[in-house]
Amino acid sequence: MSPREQIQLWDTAGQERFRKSMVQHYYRNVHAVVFVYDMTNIASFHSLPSWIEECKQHLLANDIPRILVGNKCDLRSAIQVPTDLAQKFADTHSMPLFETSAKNPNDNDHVEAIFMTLAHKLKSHKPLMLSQPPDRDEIRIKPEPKPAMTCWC
Ligand SMILES: Nc1nc2c(ncn2[C@@H]2O[C@H](COP(=O)(O)OP(=O)(O)OP(=O)(O)O)[C@@H](O)[C@H]2O)c(=O)[nH]1
Repeated sequence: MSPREQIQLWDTAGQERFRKSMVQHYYRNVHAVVFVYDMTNIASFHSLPSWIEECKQHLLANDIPRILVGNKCDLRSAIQVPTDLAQKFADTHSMPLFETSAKNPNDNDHVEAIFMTLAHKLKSHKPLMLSQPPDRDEIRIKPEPKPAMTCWC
């Protein structure tokens, strides 16, 4: 039986006053990124390139799993970001696109399914451990004396 996997999620604050103090913490040892835009707010879609750029600036590897999520698809009459536009953007940046509603679980892709996809991507992804120097107070775990197989996921 495969061991349980644990995913830790960091929701980056949209507000600048929080971002200034928090931003360094967000990018430490990141193994995957979920870019979320508001389907009813074209400005949130247009800000995606700057988020992608920010990830680059913080030296996140280009090949770590990244997915694009359009939220609030339940607000059909207020949609400003058409699916084909978002899909083109996702294709350009080699990301899968999901459209969902955090509010209405019956709408489109379920949030759980999105994170399951991400978990599968992470499992099949090559190791990214120690992309940054370890913290001084980090606990080091001694390896098993005779490992049968190394698993990084
Ligand atoms: N209709 C609808 N409303 C949503 C959905 N997701 C979030 N909301 C609403 O949108 C508002 C903002 O939600 P937040 O979760 O605070 O958004 P946020 O992006 O985390 O905001 P920041 O704190 O600025 O990062 C709230 O009133 C939510 O109830 C959705 O899928 N559908």
